[in-house]
Amino acid sequence: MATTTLPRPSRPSLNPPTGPLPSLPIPKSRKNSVGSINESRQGSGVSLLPSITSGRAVSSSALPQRPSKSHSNSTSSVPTLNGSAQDSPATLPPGKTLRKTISIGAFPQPPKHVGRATSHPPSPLSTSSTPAGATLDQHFSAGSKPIPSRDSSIRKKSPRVSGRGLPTRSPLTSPSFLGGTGETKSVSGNALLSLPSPPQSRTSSAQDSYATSATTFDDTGEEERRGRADVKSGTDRHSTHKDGKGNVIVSVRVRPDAGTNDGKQELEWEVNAKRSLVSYKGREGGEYIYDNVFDTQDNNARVYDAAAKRLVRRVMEGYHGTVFAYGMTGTGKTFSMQGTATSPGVIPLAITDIFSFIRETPHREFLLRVSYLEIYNERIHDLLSPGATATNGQPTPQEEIKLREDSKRGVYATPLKEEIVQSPTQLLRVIARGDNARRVAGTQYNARSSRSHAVVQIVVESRERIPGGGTSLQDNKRSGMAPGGVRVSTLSLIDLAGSEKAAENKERRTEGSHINKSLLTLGTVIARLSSDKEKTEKEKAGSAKGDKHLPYRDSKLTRLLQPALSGNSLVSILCTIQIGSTGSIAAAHSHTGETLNTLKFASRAKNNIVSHAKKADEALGGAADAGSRALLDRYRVEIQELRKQLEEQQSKAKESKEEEKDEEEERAQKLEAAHRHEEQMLEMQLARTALKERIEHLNRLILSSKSLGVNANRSFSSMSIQNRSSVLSNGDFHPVSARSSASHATLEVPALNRTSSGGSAGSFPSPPVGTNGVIGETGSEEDDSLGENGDGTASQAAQIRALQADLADKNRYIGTLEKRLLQARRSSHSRVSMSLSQRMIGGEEGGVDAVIKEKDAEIADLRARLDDKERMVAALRSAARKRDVADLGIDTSTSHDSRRTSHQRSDGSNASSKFIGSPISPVTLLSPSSPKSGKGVEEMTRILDEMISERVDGGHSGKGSKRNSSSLRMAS
Ligand SMILES: Nc1ncnc2c1ncn2[C@@H]1O[C@H](COP(=O)(O)OP(=O)(O)OP(=O)(O)O)[C@@H](O)[C@H]1O
Repeated sequence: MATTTLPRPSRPSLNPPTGPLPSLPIPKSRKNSVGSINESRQGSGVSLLPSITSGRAVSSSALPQRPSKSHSNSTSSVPTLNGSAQDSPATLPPGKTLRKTISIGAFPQPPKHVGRATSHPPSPLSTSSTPAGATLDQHFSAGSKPIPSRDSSIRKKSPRVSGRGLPTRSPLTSPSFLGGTGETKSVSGNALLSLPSPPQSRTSSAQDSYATSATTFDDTGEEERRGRADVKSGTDRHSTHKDGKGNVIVSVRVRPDAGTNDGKQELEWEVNAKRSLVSYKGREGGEYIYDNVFDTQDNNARVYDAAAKRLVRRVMEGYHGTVFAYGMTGTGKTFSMQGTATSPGVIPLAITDIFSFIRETPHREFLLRVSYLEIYNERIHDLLSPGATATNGQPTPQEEIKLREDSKRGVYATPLKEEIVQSPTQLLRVIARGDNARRVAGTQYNARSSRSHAVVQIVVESRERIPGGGTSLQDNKRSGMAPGGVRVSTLSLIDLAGSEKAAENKERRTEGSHINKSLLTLGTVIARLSSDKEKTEKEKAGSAKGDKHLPYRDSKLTRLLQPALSGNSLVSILCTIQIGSTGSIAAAHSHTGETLNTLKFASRAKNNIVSHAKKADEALGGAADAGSRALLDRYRVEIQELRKQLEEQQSKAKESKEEEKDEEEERAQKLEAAHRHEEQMLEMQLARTALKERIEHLNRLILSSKSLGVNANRSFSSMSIQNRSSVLSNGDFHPVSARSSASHATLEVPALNRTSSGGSAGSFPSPPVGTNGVIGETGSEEDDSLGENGDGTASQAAQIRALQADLADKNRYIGTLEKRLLQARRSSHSRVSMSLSQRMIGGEEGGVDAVIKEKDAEIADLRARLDDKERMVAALRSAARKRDVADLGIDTSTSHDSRRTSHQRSDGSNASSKFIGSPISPVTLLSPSSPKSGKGVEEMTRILDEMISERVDGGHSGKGSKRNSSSLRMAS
């Protein structure tokens, strides 16, 4: 039915192609799946040495290494990836192959035979091999618009004018790149972007990116640059541009041919790049007008600028975009997508523009992820995962990658490796790695034929940058701005495998079968899109799903392209053709048929694909969503969490440090307190000892003073006579100054004869003391002690001597005390200085003086006490003296009795021990004889006792002090 509307082919399309096959292009150096390209190379006689000056130099990485010479303004260097394969092919690692540079004019002639395998799936481009035996045109006829025949008026039949043939999208229904609204703005020329590309965007590229003026968007200078001023057909041209630069761009690129031998073929075709027109004058011919037509003179940069640049920039703004190259094998799809070192293709130029855009958009931040897959024999392979890299020419097995679909992501492959990239070089390297892993083989049409569909997918995440660069929640609060959501868009760059005739090689045949089948499905889907469109409109009322009949699932390729084809994406299709007829007429015929089919495919795509692509929403709160794909958001949340953790750790560390410091201080304080306590204890001990000694001494003094004088009965104290050796032959006793057996060993009792010997107090030798503590026998003392009276009664002179001796004794005792005090002070000083130095270290300045003063006060106090005692002793002494003077006329008989009593006592075996055990109270001894003088002594003794007890009770509460106190009381 609709076939009648189709342009009639010049020859029956059912006939197998008999003309020459397309010229065999130069061998590619990519990895061969099976078929060795060496044969092809040998056959083609291609030089292995690359030539920079001529047409093609595609390394295995297919990435440029130097600026294209064809770019008039190319200035910056092109990054070298994976080494300079061209410059040093000999240094290539084993297993790597090299894409050679060869003059296009030197392309080898294609083989004379054509495909013969009848079982081979039909080439979707072939008009003679549809599965049902019908032509593709017939197959598509139901849905496709008729392509105007050459005989009909193009202007009339062109869908742009008449709505049939090659229709142009209605400006009102087709969203455009302008704003994603579906409207094509009436902007003259090519200035269709509402957001114009910044001038020289390419030259401002980041380091290692391409910088070619050829890709710099310049709407006004476009025509001049091309040198093709559109004069006569300018209206058509402009109308084409206005209508064509929508969300779907279809371009046709004509590959230069090596030879133009067939004059007839040349005449049959007309390629008018200026008018974006391809015209075939033969049978089934017609004029085909597209958004862009690139002739053999146009280079890759020109192709990119016109066909992909706007789309790439729109992707950066938040739209999904898909660029794919479609065409017969060997017509230049890979050449257009990857390019060469001297002429980078769509992929490297897009990468350059992506990074230029990022740099030119400071108010947003971006994150880029890239994946690279191939569909080979209807299986998906990850070209970036390590397993994809062939080791011995064969790829290692991978986990099966499946296609899934969800409402947010659309159709996606999983598990698929995604790499985050930060620079153009990094991104180019990743893609070069994928290129190396892609399956390539030599065929009869292309020495390096891609045996798979390759899909590079670049996911662009972007988000409004927060002023001030802060990323924390606090920063956001401070700036008063909520952090923007993350926008995720995807750029898919697809190099399809070329449709081909059946090959002789079985493996090539299998590959070709899968390739053709998937391309056929693609053609079917696109052909049905128009009917779907109409149907959708019809079914709108019934809300039936319009696209359910579309066979997207018939191949992995269409399934993967589903979001783009169903309108969610901006689309740019680059169809490559070769119209030259190098070789036989059969080959030319074959070319023509394939070329016409490609042109028809392009027309249908242009006509049928409706894109209602919208800018992706900025997903807010995606970070909290576990399924969120926006890494940018996830990273932001992670950064916030890490910062929080860091802050917590820092504050914890600070707290523990402070605690440690506090503990240290506490420990130091405790230590100091312990030192102080110890010091105080020592001081108290010393003071106690001193007091104790003092008490003992005073006790002795008291006793001694009694012993020196006579008792109330004018008798000598038993103390004086305890030593039997001092008993005189006549039974009398010498008055002897003695001391208590309890007295301290350091207290020495001065000898009574010291005055006579003229020794000074303090330097007197100690009297001989027996082991029992009693005074030893001394002959001279005995003599002296007999006294002047010779009756055992002490004369006054003797008493004075005794008192003097006692005084000397006391002086010595004082000296001893002073020595002790000095020692105590020294040791105390050393402790104090230790404590002081610690305090000084501890920063307690000003404490030293206080401590010294304190200690001085203590010493002064002790001295004062000593003075008190001395005064008391002196008072006691004078009182004793007075008493003695008063007692001069005492009755001797009493003395005798008393003496006897004393004698009896001392004579007794226990006398001495009794005395020692219970000393006679001085009060008892003194009081009866002279009430007056006794009263004075008594008074003194009492005062003394009180003072001592006061000191003892007030100063000390220890056991020792109690003991001293009790002994004192006993003495009292
Ligand atoms: N525009 C062009 N200018 C110069 N050489 C070109 C051009 N287009 C293609 N070629 C050359 O033609 C040969 C085949 O090109 P290419 O490999 O890109 O074809 P293809 O369409 O990818 O083929 P296949 O589908 O088999 O992979 C290559 O040597 C390439 O250099």
